[in-house]
Amino acid sequence: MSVLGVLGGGAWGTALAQVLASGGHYVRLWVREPEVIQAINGTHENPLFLPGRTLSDRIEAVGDITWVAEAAAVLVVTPAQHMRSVLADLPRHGQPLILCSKGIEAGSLKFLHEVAREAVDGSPVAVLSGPTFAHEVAAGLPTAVTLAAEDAALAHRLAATIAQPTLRPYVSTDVVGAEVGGAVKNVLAIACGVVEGAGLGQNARAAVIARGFAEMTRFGLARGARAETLSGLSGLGDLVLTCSSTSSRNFSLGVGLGQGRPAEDLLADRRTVAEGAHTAPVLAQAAAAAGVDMPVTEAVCQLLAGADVGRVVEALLTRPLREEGF
Ligand SMILES: NC(=O)C1=CN([C@@H]2O[C@H](COP(=O)(O)OP(=O)(O)OC[C@H]3O[C@@H](n4cnc5c(N)ncnc54)[C@H](O)[C@@H]3O)[C@@H](O)[C@H]2O)C=CC1
Ligand SMILES: O=C(CO)COP(=O)(O)O
Repeated sequence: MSVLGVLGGGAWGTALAQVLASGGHYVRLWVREPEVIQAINGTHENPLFLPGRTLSDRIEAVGDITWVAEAAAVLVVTPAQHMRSVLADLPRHGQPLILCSKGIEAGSLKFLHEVAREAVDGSPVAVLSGPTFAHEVAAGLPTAVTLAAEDAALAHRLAATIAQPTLRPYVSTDVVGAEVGGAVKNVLAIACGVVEGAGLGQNARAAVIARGFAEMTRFGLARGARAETLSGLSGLGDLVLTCSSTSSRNFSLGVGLGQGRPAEDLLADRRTVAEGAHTAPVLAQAAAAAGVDMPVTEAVCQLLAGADVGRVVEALLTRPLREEGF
């Protein structure tokens, strides 16, 4: 068993630490919040981000990022917009990085594997993504993910390292595809939440999932992703999960928007991250730059900016008719 590093003690970093530690690995978990470090090391719990779960004593929370640098591999689980600044402090040992966050960097419009390569020169980079509610993974419920690295041998090696009886990685070399799915589905989950919050019905939700998948595919193909990745765990799989459950922070945010509550109220004071709110405007810019039409994403941007739900839905439904397909 190895010593593995995890950067980020939110729900997902803690859940990954837990499933890896339950398989026998020793995990050094870098955590920003001193009270969370104290709780994990003192009482084996993370009441702020993953309440109700007793954690393995093979997890050690640390506040000094240099302590995770010499791990056999480092899982990076920060919010997408903070990944670059956190990685800037990670000493370079050539250790493989497994990116587990979902988003696109604002400003640069870069995918997170591009951000990580720039921030940690010389470290091989992989992406782990898929339908993975943190509380279910931490509870040891069966979960399958995509693990993508351009170097197939590295992807297989990392998959063998992280695989557990309840965590089954499927290997891929399509890093862009794995990233596109995770980033785009968060925005579409907000849209599905809006449908729920505004009481638009289950037909409408299915339409948003299907047409949302079409726009995920259009964008992904334009950026070099492979179709089979987009229709796999990290794309369609995660889209279906996140678009159908209030366990999703993005879906829940959408429910509030659909009920007519302003985005700033819904986002104020929350300690947890709804990545889709950050990704939506960035994705819209990236889509425009790639010449890709993403009407559901545009609608989410308008709703986050305070547009009236009824008007946005009407505008979506009355666009010129078109053929079905991507
Ligand atoms: N929660 C889940 O079920 C899953 C989450 N993810 C992704 O994992 C990433 C992390 O999400 P969660 O662990 O759920 O976070 P969370 O919402 O549970 O916690 C917030 C996290 O943000 C960190 N944070 C806040 N301000 C920061 C700053 N200035 N610099 C660095 N870190 C800061 C906190 O320390 C904490 O780790 C996101 O990209 C999310 O989309 C992916 C799969 C599942
Ligand atoms: O990415 C996730 C599940 O795969 C978690 O979704 P939320 O961030 O919307 O809670």
